[in-house]
Amino acid sequence: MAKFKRVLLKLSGESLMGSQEYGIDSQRLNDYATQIKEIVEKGVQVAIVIGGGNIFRGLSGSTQGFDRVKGDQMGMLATVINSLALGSALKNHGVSNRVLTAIRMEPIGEFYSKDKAVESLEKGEVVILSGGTGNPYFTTDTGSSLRGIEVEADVMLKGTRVDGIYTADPEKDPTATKYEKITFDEVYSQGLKVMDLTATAMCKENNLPVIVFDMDTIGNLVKVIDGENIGTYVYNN
Ligand SMILES: Nc1ncnc2c1ncn2[C@@H]1O[C@H](COP(=O)(O)OP(=O)(O)O)[C@@H](O)[C@H]1O
Ligand SMILES: O=c1ccn([C@@H]2O[C@H](COP(=O)(O)OP(=O)(O)O)[C@@H](O)[C@H]2O)c(=O)[nH]1
Repeated sequence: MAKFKRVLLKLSGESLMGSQEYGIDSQRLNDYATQIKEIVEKGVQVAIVIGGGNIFRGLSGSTQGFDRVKGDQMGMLATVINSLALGSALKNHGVSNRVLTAIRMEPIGEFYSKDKAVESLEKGEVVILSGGTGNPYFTTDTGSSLRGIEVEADVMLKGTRVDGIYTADPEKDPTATKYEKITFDEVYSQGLKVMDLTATAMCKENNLPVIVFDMDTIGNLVKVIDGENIGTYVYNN
């Protein structure tokens, strides 16, 4: 029995590279589609936001001489590319879905509105919300918190390549230990970097709990949906 009725699933663009240096790994894409199909079949309403770091990041673009705003716009377009790839993989797996864009670009996708997103969710369609927030200086984590709050998701599931929030970045500090749960205030006061501060503040202020979990291990998404404690639960105290 699914623990949640409606979820906002954030997928990392970087994870989509799989073992490649750049771009989209078709095996990883199919693994994502299979896992998403499994939770849709359990009756969960699924909204997805996917990052763009496998293709372009605005901030690193600015170190290569791009204007920050242009770089961020390139990053947002990268999230649209990933969204189209995921939508098409889901379709191949028989999962009906709709890609909405935060920036007008019909016919690539329809312009986002809460009403359109909720209408799709209520029909049992997966809705992929692309283009981040549509604004520079934001991230897809913030895009996910914003959309999660707007569509009134029960939880934001941050699927990433680490299996939760640690006392320090586990990719840099092997002695770091994992939290089973932690409050938004603790994430902030301890300066934990797993999600950016804007996204953390939005989730806290609007009471949207977050579960950070390892999405690259097949089977984890359904475990999270079934309420297994495999990641880190972030909540308001
Ligand atoms: N305290 C922490 N606990 C867990 N992960 C952390 C922490 N600090 C930094 N990280 C890093 O955060 C990253 C996860 O964020 P994610 O948003 O998936 O990456 P990106 O969006 O940049 O692709 C991991 O790669 C991990 O190394
Ligand atoms: O609302 C948004 C969301 C994303 N971006 C840009 O898109 C890039 C890719 O998104 P992100 O890095 O968040 O993706 P991820 O790290 O999850 O792969 C970011 O670096 C930003 O340049 C943006 O400008 N506004």
